[in-house]
Amino acid sequence: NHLKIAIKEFFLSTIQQISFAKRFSDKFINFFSPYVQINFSEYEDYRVNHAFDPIETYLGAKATDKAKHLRASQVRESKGLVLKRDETKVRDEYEGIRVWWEMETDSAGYKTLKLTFHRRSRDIVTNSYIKYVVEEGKSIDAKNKKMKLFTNNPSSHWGSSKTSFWRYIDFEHPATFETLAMDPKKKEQILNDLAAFNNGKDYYKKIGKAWKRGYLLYGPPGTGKSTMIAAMANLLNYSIYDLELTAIQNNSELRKLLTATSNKSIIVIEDIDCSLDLTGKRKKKESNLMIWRKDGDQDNEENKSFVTLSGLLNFIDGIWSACGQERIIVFTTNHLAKLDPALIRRGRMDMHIELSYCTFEAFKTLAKNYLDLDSHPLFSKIESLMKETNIAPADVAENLMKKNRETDADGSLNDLIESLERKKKVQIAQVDEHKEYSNKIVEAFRKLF
Ligand SMILES: Nc1ncnc2c1ncn2[C@@H]1O[C@H](COP(=O)(O)OP(=O)(O)OP(=O)(O)O)[C@@H](O)[C@H]1O
Ligand SMILES: [Mg+2]
Repeated sequence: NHLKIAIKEFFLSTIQQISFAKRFSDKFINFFSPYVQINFSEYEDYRVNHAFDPIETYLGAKATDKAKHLRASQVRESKGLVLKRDETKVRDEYEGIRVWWEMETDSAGYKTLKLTFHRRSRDIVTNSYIKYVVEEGKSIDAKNKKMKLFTNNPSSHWGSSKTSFWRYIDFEHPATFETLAMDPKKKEQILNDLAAFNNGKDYYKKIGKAWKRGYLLYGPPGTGKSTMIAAMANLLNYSIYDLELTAIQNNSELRKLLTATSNKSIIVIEDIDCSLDLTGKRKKKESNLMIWRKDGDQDNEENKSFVTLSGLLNFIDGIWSACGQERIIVFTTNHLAKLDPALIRRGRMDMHIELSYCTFEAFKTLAKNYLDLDSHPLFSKIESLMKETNIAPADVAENLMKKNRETDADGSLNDLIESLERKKKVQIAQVDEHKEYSNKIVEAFRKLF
């Protein structure tokens, strides 16, 4: 019996030496069997096992290689079902050793990959084979990476399968920094910042900080905040996690969601001022700031949303840094002033980016994108109108978009001029109204004193 335990411990300790497959369980198929099995689960305590995806990709590539042969030979009588079953079992050879992989899915939909090999291959498997598989899988992934756009499901839908936290669609958005209309200097700054982040692996390691960066995008509606996020994703080849805070009940759900995100991703919270009513009711007896769901009945106990500001801040401050790298966090808001200073303190949001009303410089980018124009006699008129009028790039774009094929550049530009003149009138009227109102107040005070 002592011998039995000693041998078991010996195997356990060697298996535990595999550092990059962070956590997995292992077991002997049978004590007297010469085979050893290692399991790689998709999730460990809601954390993504980062070895799992690359391994699955690697095996997928292997399986389809084989499937091609099968398909060729079985095309007549099979209905394809055989192939599917075979794809969950893969035999692999590496440096003269043989291993077997098998995929198991439990009743909750969680997948586990089981690697079986002979004891005498143990050193090769643990020292180099697994590493090789993970690296191969990663490079295959990088080659065919399709960007995804994830949205969180309401927590009441969680639990039935691994895809339950986030649902996704393929992300295909044409926005690029080239087509983004904004001040060229600012754009350059942002591009440099992103490039530094992207190449910052060693730097972040050196300074001992989690490899993450936070951007706060603010500005009026239609100025390109969402467009910029898409451009960032396209530039870096990152997926986007669009986090809807109102669908979350509490901090622990927030934690589960965030730890289930993958590397090389942008986590986005749009309209943060609306998601968290930071200026609204706060419960005094809690030390945390309590955030209340805006839409729900606020007096109804069931409808309370317990995502707290401190929960969010803890995440941003890197409490979960151990479980993820290469992440960008983006907040957007229309009202910078409405945000709690704690939320936007520097260090949390590394860069504050203002997206403003359309300037003439920005207009020129749009004219190039939409009309393929570098200059036009009407430009100077537009330039002077833009100096005195607030118009969002989205409104400019709408005017420049060809409504029908017959409309030419002149027509579009004239539409824009009309639109600018209308806005100018309204804005002047508003200013006048405001002035009149202030004058009235001043006058009232004069009468009083
Ligand atoms: N700076 C810009 N450059 C190019 N196109 C823009 C820009 N801003 C807006 N647009 C156009 O207007 C549309 C709406 O812009 P977008 O959704 O990015 O605005 P937003 O700032 O996110 O607005 P909101 O605050 O309402 O969410 C985009 O699809 C894009 O075509
Ligand atoms: Mg938006």
